[in-house]
Amino acid sequence: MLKIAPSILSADFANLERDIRRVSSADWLHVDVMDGYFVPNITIGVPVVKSIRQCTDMFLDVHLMVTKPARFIEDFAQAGADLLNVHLEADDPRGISQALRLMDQCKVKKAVALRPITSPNAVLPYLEQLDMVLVMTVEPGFGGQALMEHQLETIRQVRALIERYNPACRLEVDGGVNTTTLRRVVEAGADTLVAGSAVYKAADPAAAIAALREV
Ligand SMILES: O=C(CO)[C@H](O)[C@H](O)COP(=O)(O)O
Ligand SMILES: [Co+2]
Repeated sequence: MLKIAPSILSADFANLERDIRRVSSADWLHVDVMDGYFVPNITIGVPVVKSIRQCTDMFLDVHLMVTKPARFIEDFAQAGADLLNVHLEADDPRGISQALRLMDQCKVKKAVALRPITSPNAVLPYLEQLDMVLVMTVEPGFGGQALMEHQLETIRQVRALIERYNPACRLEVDGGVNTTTLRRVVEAGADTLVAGSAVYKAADPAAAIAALREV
C-alpha cells in the first residue's frame, strides 16, 4: 500500500494549522527537524511538534536531521511523534543503537535515514528491527531540489535488502518526488513517498495529493 507523506517544510509556518488541514487526505505528515549543524538549515523543534500533535490526528513521521539524535528521542516521542527517523551519519553505531533503543522504550516506530553518499549496506546492522528505511534523493537540508537520478539504484539495493532481511519494513523516499518522478521511484522499490513542494507549491494541495496517487 503506497503512502503519501506531505512535508510541511514547504508549508506556510505562519498558517501551519491551516496548511496541515489542507493535506488531511494524505496518509502521513512528514515533519523535517533540522539543527543547523547536521544540515546547513534550521527548521522546527519539539514545541512545534507538540503543537502540531494538538491540531491533527495524522500519523507524524518525524525526520530528525540532527547530530547525536539520541539526545532528543524521548522529547520528540513525548511531543507526539509516531515515527522517528535518525540519520546513520548523525552519530557512531553506538549512538544510533541507543537512539533505536530509546524509540522502543518510548513506543514509537523506528526508522533510519541515508544521505545520498551513504552505502545501502549501512542499514544492515539495524534492518531486522526497523519499521522503515528512508532513502534521501536530495542532499538533506532544503526542499524544492531535483531528485538525484542515481539514487534510484540505492532505492533498488535497499529494497533488495528489505526483501531479504525484513519484508515488513517500509521504504520511504524523500526529495524531489513529484508526478514526473514518482513512477520511477515506486518502480525502484519505494512504498512511502515524501512530497513537499509538489504538494504545497500547488494551488490546491489536496488535488496535488490525488494527482500523486493517480500516477
Ligand atoms: O527532508 C527534506 C529535506 O532535507 C524534505 O523532506 C524534502 O526535501 C521534501 O521536499 P521536496 O519534496 O520539495 O523535495
Ligand atoms: Co524529510
